[in-house]
Amino acid sequence: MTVVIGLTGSIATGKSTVSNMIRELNIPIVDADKIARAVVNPGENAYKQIVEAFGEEILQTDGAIDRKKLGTIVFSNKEMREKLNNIVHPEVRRMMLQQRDECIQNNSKAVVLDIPLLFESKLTHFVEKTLVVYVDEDVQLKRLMKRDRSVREEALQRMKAQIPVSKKAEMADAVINNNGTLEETREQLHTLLHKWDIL
Ligand SMILES: CC(C)(COP(=O)(O)OP(=O)(O)OC[C@H]1O[C@@H](n2cnc3c(N)ncnc32)[C@H](O)[C@@H]1O)[C@@H](O)C(=O)NCCC(=O)NCCS
Ligand SMILES: Nc1ncnc2c1ncn2[C@@H]1O[C@H](COP(=O)(O)OP(=O)(O)OP(=O)(O)O)[C@@H](O)[C@H]1O
Repeated sequence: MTVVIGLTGSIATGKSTVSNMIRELNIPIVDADKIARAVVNPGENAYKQIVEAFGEEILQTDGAIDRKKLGTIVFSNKEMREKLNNIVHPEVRRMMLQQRDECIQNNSKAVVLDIPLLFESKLTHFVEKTLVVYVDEDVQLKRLMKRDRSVREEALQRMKAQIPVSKKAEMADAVINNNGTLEETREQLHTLLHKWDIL
């Protein structure tokens, strides 16, 4: 039996950091952000719909979607964000389920679905256990601004597009506190995977 785990958090709390640690343990990962990038490549169905909905202004000179430009539009406007979500999410969900089921058919001990919007999009029925990567909000803001080289206002706007990570931690089956060092985070992860009988 494959244990299906939903890994989430909020922007810049450390999901990718933890999912890389999980990958190092040879546990397969289904990465929603990666799928969301692939389905908007030029020529794909979602690409065409995005150009129709947002105009050619959001394209780079090479024809690919200018993610920075599109991000600025959708993170400052809820309606625009919903419009983009409605185009991209159905295909992302379909591909995630397909990849999850392949892992189940291959009798993997576990599979981890890394889904930033697991709670916002009400996808918890895709998984058996939920794991939230938590940091305090001031740490989240600092790491987000540093990683994206963004200003405070822009970073706060992105954080507000999601349920606060403290609320997600309350809803989760397990929480990893990522305020500390990477080693401390890795230790918590290993302890949890042992407890869940995956390691
Ligand atoms: C708006 C876009 C173009 C910005 O691209 P960019 O390369 O700057 O960011 P990236 O895709 O790496 O996302 C970074 C983080 O932003 C957050 N985020 C992304 N999209 C959303 C959204 N629609 N609502 C809330 N948060 C979001 C997530 O925490 C994600 O991990 C892109 O995020 C996008 O296409 N979003 C819609 C699809 C989506 O919901 N993806 C996230 C989960 S599948
Ligand atoms: N324990 C830690 N100590 C210091 N820096 C960290 C730690 N964990 C993560 N970071 C840094 O914080 C930033 C955010 O982490 P990461 O990219 O893993 O978050 P994320 O939740 O995947 O973000 P997103 O929602 O945008 O995909 C990165 O620059 C990462 O290197």
